[in-house]
Amino acid sequence: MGSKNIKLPKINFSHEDLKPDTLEWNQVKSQVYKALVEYGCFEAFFDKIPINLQKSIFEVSQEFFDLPIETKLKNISTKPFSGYVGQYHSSIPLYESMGIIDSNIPHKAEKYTQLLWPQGNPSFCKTIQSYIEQLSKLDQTIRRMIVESLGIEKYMDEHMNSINYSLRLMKYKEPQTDETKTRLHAHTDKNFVTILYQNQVKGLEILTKDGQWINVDPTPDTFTVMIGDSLHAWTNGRMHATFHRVMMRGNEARYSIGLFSKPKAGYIIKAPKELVDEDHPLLFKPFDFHEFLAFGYTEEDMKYDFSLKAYCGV
Ligand SMILES: O=C(O)CCC(=O)C(=O)O
Ligand SMILES: [Fe+2]
Repeated sequence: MGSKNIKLPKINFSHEDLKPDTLEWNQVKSQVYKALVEYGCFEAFFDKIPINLQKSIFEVSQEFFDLPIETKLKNISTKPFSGYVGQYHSSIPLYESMGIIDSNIPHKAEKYTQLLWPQGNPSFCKTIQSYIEQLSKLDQTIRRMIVESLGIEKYMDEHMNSINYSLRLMKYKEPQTDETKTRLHAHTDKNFVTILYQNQVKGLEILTKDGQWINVDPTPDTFTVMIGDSLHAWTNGRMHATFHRVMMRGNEARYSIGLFSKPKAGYIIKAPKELVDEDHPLLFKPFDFHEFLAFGYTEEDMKYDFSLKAYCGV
């Protein structure tokens, strides 16, 4: 298990008026920048998800995973991270996930709901939609702060408009033992920013730059924010992409929910020239996110710890 001594920075996004050009904004911005350079990760205290939504998002998630396997499989897709994925051992699912990609399009959530519950399930659909609507504001605040911190405001609109959201519901089976079991292997995410939310069952660990695994210990009103490969590349390495994994023990299943901002199809990730100079040589050749995602599904990719470097490192 991870080290107990180091704690991730915790940043408060719940000020009443967290608006650009205010003292509050600038203070939070400098904390965000520091945490992302150092850890690529922090805990965000964010009160814009009402308590009933904090609860109902896990209720609908459980409702989905409790469906019979045949129903869940209706929602299978050929696209990476989309639809239902299950990793089974002797027909017991150890890890299951359900991805709704480009989920900022409300129709997608409706389509999936219709497929799973032909008789209708408005609360599933509405809960997913309002969760994305509320939590995407945190993603936007963070990415805005990153662009400002780097002094590259002229790319603000381009960057803010370059993304789509995906939502992924995840369930990790309880190991039913005190022995620690790996449920998700160490990896970096490939997208721009990931925001994770979990039930009371712990298990997420992140790797610090100096090689220590630390436990993430969120509460119902905190979210874990993490930088992925695409933002690491776009900021020419300024923002650290965090390795993380899920380790579990005990008798309770872990549910988590990931909101992922990721580059739109066809968007080429290329570090702004302002971030490239003699002291900061270009680290990655420009690349298409969706081609990089596809590379992640090849055997070639399995050979590398950090596949972005293998894929397009200079
Ligand atoms: O369940 C978690 O907290 C982590 C999930 C994760 O790392 C991922 O989906 O990429
Ligand atoms: Fe991840």
